[in-house]
Amino acid sequence: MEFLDLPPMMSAAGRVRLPGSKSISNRVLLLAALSSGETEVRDLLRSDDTERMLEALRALGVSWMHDAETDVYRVRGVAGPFPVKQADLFLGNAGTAFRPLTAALALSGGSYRLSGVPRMHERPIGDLVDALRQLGADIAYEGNPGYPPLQIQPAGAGLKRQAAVRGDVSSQFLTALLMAAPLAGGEVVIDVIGELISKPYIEITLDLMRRFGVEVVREGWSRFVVPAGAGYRSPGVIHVEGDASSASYFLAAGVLGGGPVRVEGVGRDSIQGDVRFAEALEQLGARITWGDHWIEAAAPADGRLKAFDLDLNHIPDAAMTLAVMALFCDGPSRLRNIASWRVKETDRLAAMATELRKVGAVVEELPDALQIEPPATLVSAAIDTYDDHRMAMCFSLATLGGPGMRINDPACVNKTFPSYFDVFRQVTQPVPVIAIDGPSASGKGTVAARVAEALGFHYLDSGSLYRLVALAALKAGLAESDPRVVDIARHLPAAFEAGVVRLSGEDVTDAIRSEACSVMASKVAARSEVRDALLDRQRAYRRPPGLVAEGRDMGSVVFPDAGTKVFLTASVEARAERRYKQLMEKGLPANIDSLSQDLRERDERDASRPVAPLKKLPDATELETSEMTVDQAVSFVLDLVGAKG
Ligand SMILES: Nc1ncnc2c1ncn2[C@@H]1O[C@H](COP(=O)(O)OP(=O)(O)OP(=O)(O)O)[C@@H](O)[C@H]1O
Ligand SMILES: Nc1ccn([C@H]2C[C@H](O)[C@@H](COP(=O)(O)O)O2)c(=O)n1
Repeated sequence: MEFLDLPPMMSAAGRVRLPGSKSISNRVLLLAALSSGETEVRDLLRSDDTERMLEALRALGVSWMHDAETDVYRVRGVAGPFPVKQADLFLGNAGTAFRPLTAALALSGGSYRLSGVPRMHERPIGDLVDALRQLGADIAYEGNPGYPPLQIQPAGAGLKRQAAVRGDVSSQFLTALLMAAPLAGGEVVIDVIGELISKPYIEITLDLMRRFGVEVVREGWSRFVVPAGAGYRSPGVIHVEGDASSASYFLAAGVLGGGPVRVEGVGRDSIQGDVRFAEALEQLGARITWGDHWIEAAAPADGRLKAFDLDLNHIPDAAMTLAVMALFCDGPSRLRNIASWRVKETDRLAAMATELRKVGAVVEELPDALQIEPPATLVSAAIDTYDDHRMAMCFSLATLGGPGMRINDPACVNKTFPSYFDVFRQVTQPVPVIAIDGPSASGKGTVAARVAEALGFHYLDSGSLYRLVALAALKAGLAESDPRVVDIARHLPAAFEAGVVRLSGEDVTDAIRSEACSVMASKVAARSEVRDALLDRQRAYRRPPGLVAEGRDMGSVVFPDAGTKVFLTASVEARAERRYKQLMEKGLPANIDSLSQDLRERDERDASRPVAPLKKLPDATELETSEMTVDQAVSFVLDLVGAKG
């Protein structure tokens, strides 16, 4: 499976130009297709969901063209039902294409088949089909009753004028009926059974229908009347607003990462309900500023994010972002009235609960709510995304002030925001890493520790981890190739406290420096399974305010995104001399010739092994220290860090 490793993030600030709203894009495309006249659509979202809609419209006889230079779409409307009367449409997992097209095709007098990916065939559509049948539509289920795929045939004699639809499962059913209603050729009355959920999405539908010339008469939220003679007319040019649900990730990043982060494309004047996510953020203590077409978010003034208990029925998509923000709140939070999550791209209530638990939260999953207790410290995890773009985008936020996260199947963001992770990287600043690699006894440990002290950063001596594995293996009488060495690496009972290294509580600071241990360390380090077993442990050292890490593969494998990479080296003679002095100072016996010989052999082993060999990387700065003092080497690295800003 493909995955993306996101490093821990220090902060977030900047501006984001949002992609077009998915909800508005697919509604506008359908309305433009059913209109008389040509519509110029600006800022349309380009994503899997809109691709499915565009493909379907073309198959149904609607001509449209895209001007790559201006990124403008021109849709030539068919002024009524679709002209193509027979089609087999594959709509992927695009609910915003599937539901409205079902309704429009049911009233178009043709024979159509609509199908999607397996998950789409698990998403209920029975309430919409029931309502369309009341209008006289002929729709059959190809598989399980109540679920796609669907077979549509021309309606029998005369369409009826009244239908009732459930409003408490998905507001998309009502949206689909409303948008298709003008095709019925007379007044259509739609009654809503039960409490209508996600009302802001219906407001978007009514607003857009109005712009295309159809005024729906609304009686509260329970009856909608589409008048006789209603027909769509192109407004000429229409701009798609930025996606307010996508805005939620960046506003949250501004709050969690200090901010300010400004999103451009939605603001005070937005027709999308999800802009009210910013109001929810205010209740958590965030600082929010509104413009007509932008919103800006920053961390609470006192740095404390308040726990919350909110009814989020009106912002079901953006509410997922709040679920991840609950990890950073000052107590348990509750997200209520979100049962609709169960019938989205995945069962989002179950998926969210499972993944939040992976990062350490205590989560209670209720039929229509989540109770989330944040952990004292977030745990790094591999997040499964369930082919759900929002799962992937939400969990990127867990890296802000937390550890790094692995996002499995990151391409699922293509559904609505193909460039999401690039944009996320542009507004976030990772915890800085200074990677110092080099051969044995070159002085990298001494220099790295001094640089870390000067900057107030954490320090990782990765070699000591391999040395500890080696010592544990030697104590257990294992050969370097023994499979149990990998288990030792996985569960290494090591601790580092104030210059003392412990293995299962025993002080082994000097023992891991013995020649026997050094030789064994270089042998176990050549095994890829041992290296894999130690990888996460090394990455966990990356915590604010920063890390200086030294070893052989800090810049190449463990922290390839390190902002500063140094290849610290010295001649074999200089290194043998340094090691000789070190041993003498400790009162240990040493012979300069055998030290030189040993260093040459280890250099050869470390540099020639197939996995993570020691080498100077093209993006590393070489520091030749044979003729340098420690102070000079430390100053060089500090200057380099300073120069990189
Ligand atoms: N210019 C220099 N830069 C760094 N260390 C130096 C320098 N000159 C002398 N030394 C000394 O070299 C000795 C070896 O350094 P150190 O143990 O830090 O090396 P190392 O590369 O981390 O070794 P190993 O890979 O075995 O852990 C130390 O006693 C250090 O003080
Ligand atoms: N990132 C690392 C660090 C160390 N090793 C190997 C190389 C050495 O033979 C051994 C001990 O390291 P030292 O304490 O001398 O830095 O561990 C490695 O392969 N990768």
